[in-house]
Amino acid sequence: MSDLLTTAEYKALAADLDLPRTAFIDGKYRAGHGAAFTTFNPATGLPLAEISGCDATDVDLAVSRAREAFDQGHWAKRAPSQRKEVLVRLCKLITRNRRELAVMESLDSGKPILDCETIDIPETIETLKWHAELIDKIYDQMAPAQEDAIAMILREPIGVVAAILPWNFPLLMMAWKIGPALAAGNSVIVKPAEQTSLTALRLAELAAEAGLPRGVLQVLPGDGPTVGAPLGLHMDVDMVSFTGSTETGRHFLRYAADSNLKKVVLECGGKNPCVVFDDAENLDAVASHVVNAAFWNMGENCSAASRLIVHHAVKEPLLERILARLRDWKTGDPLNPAHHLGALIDAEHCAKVASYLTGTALAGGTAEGPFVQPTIYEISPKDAKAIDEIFGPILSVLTVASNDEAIALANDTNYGLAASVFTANTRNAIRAARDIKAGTVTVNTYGEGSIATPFGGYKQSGFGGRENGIHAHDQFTEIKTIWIDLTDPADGDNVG
Ligand SMILES: NC(=O)C1=CN([C@@H]2O[C@H](COP(=O)(O)OP(=O)(O)OC[C@H]3O[C@@H](n4cnc5c(N)ncnc54)[C@H](O)[C@@H]3O)[C@@H](O)[C@H]2O)C=CC1
Ligand code: BAL
Repeated sequence: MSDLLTTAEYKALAADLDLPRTAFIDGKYRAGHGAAFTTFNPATGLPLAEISGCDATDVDLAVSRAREAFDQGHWAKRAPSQRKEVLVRLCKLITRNRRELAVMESLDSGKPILDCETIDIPETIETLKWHAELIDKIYDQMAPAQEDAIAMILREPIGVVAAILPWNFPLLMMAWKIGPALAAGNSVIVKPAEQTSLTALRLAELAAEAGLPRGVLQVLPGDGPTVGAPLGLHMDVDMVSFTGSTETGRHFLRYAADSNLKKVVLECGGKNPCVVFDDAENLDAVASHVVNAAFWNMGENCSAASRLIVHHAVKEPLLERILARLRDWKTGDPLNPAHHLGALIDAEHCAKVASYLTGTALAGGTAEGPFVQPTIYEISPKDAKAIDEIFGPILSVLTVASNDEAIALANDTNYGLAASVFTANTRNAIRAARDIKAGTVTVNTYGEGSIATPFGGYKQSGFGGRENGIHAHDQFTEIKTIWIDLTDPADGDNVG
């Protein structure tokens, strides 16, 4: 985006923000029954707002309002084109308020304003718009059947959906979930991560302004055990869509087993590889992709490529270029649009990331408060840095002697979310893309695909479905078969 402001202008906007402080239930802001909690600015450590937290009472209220809204059909049974209209209006409102949302997101999460302005907010709008535009263009199906029957296969909204959000892309992950869920006609209850409730609350308010009926989108701030668990265990929640750690994802599977067998879709962690073969071309471009893959969003990204698996033939020239490229990636005040890295989310997470800053770094290796320099280590595959999901700006370089060894190492992990392969040889590229066990494999680039491509993980990176694209629509709908007998009663019954 060419119209970025100056740091001083962003700070002036930040000082003027009107921050939401209560839950959004049944079409309006209202205080929750849980303990109030403080949301902090990760960059300064100072309180941003005191938020009235929710508890199981609020979960019960929100679920009953969501169910009522669903059953009344003011949203679920509206023509798809009418749902589209409301969601497109919401996109316009987000666009109108994009700067406020970008600053709020940066303040609450520590993300660089540069990313909020150029990635998070535009992609939030794109996601909501894509699903809005999809919903009046998809068709149900007919199955092959004998001449005297018609077999219809319909998609129906699931009902009441709980969306459990992480703190690393608060607004964008909300859009990944509510976009397809609302477009399909569901009622959605969002539980933002306790570190980052602000933009989710504001988005719910904008959705009401756009014309979304009461109870169709509600937001319950609070922590995992107090709000997430009652949602996961609720007998009248039909589905949970979760993004976060694999450990917490397991809880949601248990909650479902212990309650109503609600559908659970999990998007969890990753320890993603960038694999560079000996025939990779244009090492300047490769270096640029590797830096972006490892350090975008401070590495607080489930698809961050935290393992560079490189053939020894190209290692030295590639590392030289990576280190040179890294000089442009400045760390510091998230509201300074020249900074590519902002602050890590909170003190607990900083301590976890800092505990991996050991040994001799090729770059970085230091942390100052919440600001961790982009760091590179050359290590062995057995080092914890090469195994654990650190979720910070730390890249492990692993050297291999063959392309086969590179693929074996890429797969030597419990995770399987994303991977990138760099090679000039088409056959090698396709073989590698097939052999790597990951939900998304990019060739000669790094990325998560687009809004049109499914995103999710193999192994312990995911469970139950995919986000984005038409596959996200599948996630939030049930399949129904309707079988209609067409035999003429005059010809006798059709039994047997
Ligand atoms: N895949 C991803 O995008 C993310 C991965 N992570 C990973 O998880 C690690 C820990 O971060 P956390 O914030 O603790 O993630 P988390 O997985 O604990 O939190 C994600 C969401 O689950 C909720 N939650 C937590 N415990 C819960 C419980 N017992 N019952 C119900 N809901 C619960 C949280 O309130 C939050 O809304 C990070 O260091 C990173 O490795 C964290 C955030 C996003
Ligand atoms: N990068 C989008 C998904 C996530 O980090 O949770």
